[in-house]
Amino acid sequence: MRSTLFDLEKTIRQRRTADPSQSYVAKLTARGRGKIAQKVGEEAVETVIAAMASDREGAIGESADLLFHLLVLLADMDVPLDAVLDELDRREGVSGIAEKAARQPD
Ligand SMILES: N=c1c2ncn([C@@H]3O[C@H](COP(=O)(O)OP(=O)(O)OP(=O)(O)O)[C@@H](O)[C@H]3O)c2ncn1[C@@H]1O[C@H](COP(=O)(O)O)[C@@H](O)[C@H]1O
Repeated sequence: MRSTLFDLEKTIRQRRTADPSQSYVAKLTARGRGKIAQKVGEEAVETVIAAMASDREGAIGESADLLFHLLVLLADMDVPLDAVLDELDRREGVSGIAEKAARQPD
C-alpha cells in the first residue's frame, strides 16, 4: 500500500509539468490550487454518498479518486506523502478518545 502511494506520488510529481493536453495531472495543476482543492472536496463528498448508499464498489472507486486528488494537492503544496505517513505513525497507539480528552480536559 505504501509503495503504491509512493509510486503514484512520484508519477504525479513527474506529470505536473507535462503537456496539459496529454496529462490530467498537468491540466488540473495548471488550473490552480483552488481547483485541485475543489476536486478533493468533490471526491470526498462522492465517497460519503457511496458509503451512505452502502455502495461498496462505488466507495472503493471514489476513495481511489479521493486519494489520487489528495496526492495531487499535496504535490502542489510540496508536502511529501512521507510527512503525512510520519504523522500517522506518530499517532499510532494513541487512542483518539484519550487524545481528545487531553486536548479538552473539561
Ligand atoms: N490515478 C489517477 C486518476 N484517478 C482519477 N483520474 C482522473 O481524474 C479525472 C476526474 O474526472 P472528473 O470528471 O471528476 O473531473 P473533470 O471532468 O476532469 O474536471 P471538472 O469537470 O470537475 O472540472 C478523470 O479524468 C480521471 O481519469 C486519474 N488520473 C490519473 N491517475 C494517475 O496519474 C497518472 C498520470 O496521469 P496523467 O497526468 O493523466 O498522465 C496516471 O498514470 C494514473 O496512475
